Amino acid sequence: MSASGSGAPNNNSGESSSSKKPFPSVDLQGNDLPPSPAPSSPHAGRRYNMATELVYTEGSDQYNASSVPIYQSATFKQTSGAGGGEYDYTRSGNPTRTHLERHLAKIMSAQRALVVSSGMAALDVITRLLRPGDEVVTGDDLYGGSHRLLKFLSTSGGIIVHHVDTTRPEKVVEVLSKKTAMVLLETPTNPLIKIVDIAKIAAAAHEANPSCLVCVDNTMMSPLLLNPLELGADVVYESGTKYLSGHHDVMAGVIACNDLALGERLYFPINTSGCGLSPFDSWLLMRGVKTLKVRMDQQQSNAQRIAEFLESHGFKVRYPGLRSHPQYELHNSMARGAGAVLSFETGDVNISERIVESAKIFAISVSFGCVNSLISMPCRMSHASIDAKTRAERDFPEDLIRLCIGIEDVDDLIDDLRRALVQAGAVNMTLDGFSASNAGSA
Ligand SMILES: Cc1ncc(COP(=O)(O)O)c(C=O)c1O
Ligand SMILES: N[C@@H](CCSC[C@H](N)C(=O)O)C(=O)O
Repeated sequence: MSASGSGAPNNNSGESSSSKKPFPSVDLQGNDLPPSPAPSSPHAGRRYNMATELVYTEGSDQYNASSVPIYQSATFKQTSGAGGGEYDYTRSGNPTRTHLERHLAKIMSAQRALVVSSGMAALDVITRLLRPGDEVVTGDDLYGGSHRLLKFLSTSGGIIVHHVDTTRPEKVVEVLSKKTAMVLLETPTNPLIKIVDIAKIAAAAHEANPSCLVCVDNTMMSPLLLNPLELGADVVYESGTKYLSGHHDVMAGVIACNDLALGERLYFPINTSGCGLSPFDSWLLMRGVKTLKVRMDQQQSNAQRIAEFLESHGFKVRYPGLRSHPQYELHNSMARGAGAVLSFETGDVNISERIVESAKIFAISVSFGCVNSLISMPCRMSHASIDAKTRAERDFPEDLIRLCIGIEDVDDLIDDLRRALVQAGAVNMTLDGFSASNAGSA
C-alpha cells in the first residue's frame, strides 16, 4: 500500500513534519500541531472520463491486489520504539480507508477527501469548524437530520442559524454579513427538489466574508452528476449511504475540499472523535463507487419515465428532469443529470398513505440512491425531525410522497404505481385511462 493516501499514519514517526509533509498539521483553529497524520501528496488528478475513473484505481497493497483488502486491524506494529510505521492506529488512519479517500478525491476533483461513519457525521465534522457567535446561512428546505443538527447547534452551541429560501439568492444576500462563517446548501433539496444556484450564492458569500466557507450537500446528485467545488464551493460533503454505495448495506459520509490546510482542520475532529469510516465499510463503499455510473444511468432513465407517467396523469411532480420544473434550466446548467429522487402531491394525506401502503415493489423506506425503489411520506419519515409547526411555516406538504427510483424494470415499477394509485382512490378512472382525482395535483 502506498504511503501517499489521505488520512492516516503515525503521530509518532519521529520525523519533522516539514521534512516529509506538504501541508501543516493543525487543530481546528489552524494552530500548529506536532508531526501528525497527513497525506504525503495529493492525488494526480483525473485523466479519463468518469465511467473509467470510477473503476480505474492507482496503487494497491504490496501484493498488487485488485481489490485493496480490508485491513481489519486496530493497531499497526512499529519499526522502532520511536514509531516509524506508516500507520499506527485505525482511528488515525487505515490503508483501506486511505485507498478509498484517494479514489474519492480523484473522482470528486478534490485535493483531499475524508470518509466518516455517516453523512451526518460528515456534517458534524464540518460544523466543528464553527465557534459560538458564528452565523450560518442555510436553506428552508433541508434534509431533516441536517435541520436537527443545526437546531442543536443554535440552541446549545451558540451558533446563529438563518434559514432562508436559497432558491432566491437575494434572500441569501439579505442575511449575509461579516459574521457569516458558513453557508450550507443542498441542491436539489430533499424532499421538495428545489434548485439552488451554487455559483451565485458562493460568490455573494465570499464577497460578504472572504473567509466564509460555502459547503454543499451533494447527496442528491453524487459526484457523477454535480461537482460543487467547480462552482465555487469550498467544501462538498455527502451521505455515502446513498448513491455512492448504492446497495443500502453501508452507512458512510464523505467530505472533500481543495484547500489542503482546510483538509487538515477537517481531519482533526475525525481523528479526535474516532468517526473515520471503518475498514470494512471503506471496502464496501469502494466496491459500490465502481458501479455508480451504470446504476445511476438506469435509475435516472427509470425516474424520468416515472415522473412523466405521473405528470401525464395530472399529478404535480417535482423532478428536475421535467421541463415543467420551475428551475429546469438552472439545474441543467449546473448538473449532468436529474438524479433518481422525485416527489409528488396527491392533495390528501390519507390517499398518500394508502398509495404508500399499496405499492408492492416500492419498499416503504427512508433513504435513496439504492438499487431498489423506495416510497415514503417525508413528513412522517425522513423529515419527521422537523416539527409540524416549522413544516407548516415552510409550506411543507404533509401529503407529499417521495419516490426513490432503483434499477428494476421500469414497466414493472409503473404498473406497481398505477395499481397503488387506483387502489388508493388517487385517480378517477375514465374510458381513456385515469387522471389524478384530488386538488393537490397539477
Ligand atoms: C440530503 C442528505 N444529506 C445528508 C444525509 C445524512 O446521511 P446519513 O444518513 O448517511 O447520515 C441524508 C440522509 O440521511 C440526506 O438525505
Ligand atoms: N430516523 C432517521 C431518518 C433517516 S432519513 C434518511 C435519508 N436521509 C432520507 O432522506 O430518507 C433520523 O432520525 O435521522
